[in-house]
Amino acid sequence: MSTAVDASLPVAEQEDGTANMLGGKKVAVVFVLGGPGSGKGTQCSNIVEHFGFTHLSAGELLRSEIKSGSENGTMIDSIIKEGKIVPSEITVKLLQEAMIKSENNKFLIDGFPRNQENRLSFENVIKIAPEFVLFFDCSEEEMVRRLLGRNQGRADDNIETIRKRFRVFEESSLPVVQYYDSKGKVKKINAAKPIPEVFEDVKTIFQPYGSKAA
Ligand SMILES: Nc1ncnc2c1ncn2[C@@H]1O[C@H](COP(=O)(O)OP(=O)(O)OP(=O)(O)O)[C@@H](O)[C@H]1O
Ligand SMILES: Nc1ccn([C@@H]2O[C@H](COP(=O)(O)O)[C@@H](O)[C@H]2O)c(=O)n1
Ligand SMILES: [Mg+2]
Repeated sequence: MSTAVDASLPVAEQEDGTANMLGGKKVAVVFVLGGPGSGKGTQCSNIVEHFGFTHLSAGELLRSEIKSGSENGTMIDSIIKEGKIVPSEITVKLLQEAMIKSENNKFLIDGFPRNQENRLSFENVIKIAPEFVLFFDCSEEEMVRRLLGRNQGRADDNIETIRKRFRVFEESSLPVVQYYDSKGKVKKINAAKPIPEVFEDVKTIFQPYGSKAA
């Protein structure tokens, strides 16, 4: 694993002024939030391609955990089917393992923190403050249309679970966005536009984080 510190990387500090370090390397973390179907995963793929970040989707890590037959798999599966949020200790451990295993020092953490418990658990265990929170703003009507057309065989892409996910997003995830907004850390994107137009706005935000080679 590379332990080199990339001196050119603009990296946030924690509130006590401590640098964001993980396993001896200086790291930059961007949290990517937005309602179900707002386009987080789609835009993260574009950011990876253009800016060399590693994309860690909390939802994907949980789905892999189910497929791997882990002891928590059955419990995670039923929580996802209910559109609810998996206990933070599980999700944070999966994120921590993935970050440590990676040789990269720039991470997009997609779909996390989903609630205040997620946020506090990440702060206490991983101890890294995000550079900023990228927030994809989109109407429910458009998000429903996208989710029902996604066709990736996801167990939660049915109208009943989609409605539950929207309620959880409003009740538990938006307060996290508001928390980071009060700290001046939210960069809000109009996600209702076509994919290339959304990415034009995303690109402007990521320019300081260098190109793919960084
Ligand atoms: N700007 C856009 N315009 C139209 N369709 C889009 C746009 N962005 C993404 N999509 C499509 O909408 C669907 C959902 O996108 P995506 O999986 O990126 O959303 P997400 O925010 O990651 O959702 P989830 O929270 O459920 O994982 C996909 O089929 C994707 O191709
Ligand atoms: N921090 C998280 C992220 C996700 N989940 C669960 O996974 C589902 C799918 O997440 P996507 O980001 O891929 O849409 C989500 O509805 C939750 O059930 C979680 O618990 N915690
Ligand atoms: Mg996604």
